[in-house]
Amino acid sequence: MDLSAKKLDVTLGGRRVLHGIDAVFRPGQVTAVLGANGSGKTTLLRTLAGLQKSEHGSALFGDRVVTDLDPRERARTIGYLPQDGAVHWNITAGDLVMLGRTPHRSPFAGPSPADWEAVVTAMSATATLEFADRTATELSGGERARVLLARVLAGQPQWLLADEPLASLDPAHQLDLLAQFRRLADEGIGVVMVLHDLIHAARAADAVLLLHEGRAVAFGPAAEILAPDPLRAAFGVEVMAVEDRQGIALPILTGRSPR
Ligand SMILES: Nc1ncnc2c1ncn2[C@@H]1O[C@H](COP(=O)(O)OP(=O)(O)OP(=O)(O)O)[C@@H](O)[C@H]1O
Repeated sequence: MDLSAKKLDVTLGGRRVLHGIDAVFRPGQVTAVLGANGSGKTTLLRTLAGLQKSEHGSALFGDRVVTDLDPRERARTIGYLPQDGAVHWNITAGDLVMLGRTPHRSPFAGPSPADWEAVVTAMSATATLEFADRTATELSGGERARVLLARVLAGQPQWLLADEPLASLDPAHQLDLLAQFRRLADEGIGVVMVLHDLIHAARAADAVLLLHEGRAVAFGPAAEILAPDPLRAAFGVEVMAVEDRQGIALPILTGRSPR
């Protein structure tokens, strides 16, 4: 089912930070949300995940308002990977990933074989099985980020909303994560990720939503949106397209646009 924003206005601390966002995200696609710092990307993701109320308009899963979903159902449906990657509990990585199964488990039952299988699958996919017995707070930032992704994947959500998931990863793990997102999309999951890297977005996203000062300024196929005019409007930068070996036009930054 689609996840969508319908005329979404969000106000934080008395200031409107999202203005009338209309966008329909499709399952089976990877969508990248790009925009300058403070343009509203995190706020949009949190609102789509049902973690932030809108002032007007709604985030919808199919035709149901996301914040009206029962919390357990919402947690099974929409996985949210926040930006900061903090862990505040003194627990092992394996136990942390098992927490991702909470919306599937009855409160007093131990983990079922299906829970263990989901945890092992998620930790294998993120190359974190080797950390399973280590305390999560003692992992490096990038290792912890992968464990936190495994926690979300263990919940087997229909939607994965990931806020700057590449931020603390080395180049090889960035590629692994983007390949993992592609596999999830091929399995029918909808992926919406906030990115800052234009080249990763060009290679990894089917669709791109560009935000500028809380407004959606362009939304469509990645090849159309990651082009000079939309990028100038969103970021005030100039790009030059260079084709890679697969024939994908990569937007290479050449400088700031004239003011
Ligand atoms: N709790 C809050 N109270 C008031 N204003 C807030 C609050 N949280 C965020 N904002 C403001 O809302 C705007 C959008 O913030 P948001 O975090 O969604 O931007 P972003 O596009 O994700 O930025 P970045 O690329 O820097 O992560 C910013 O101007 C920010 O200062």
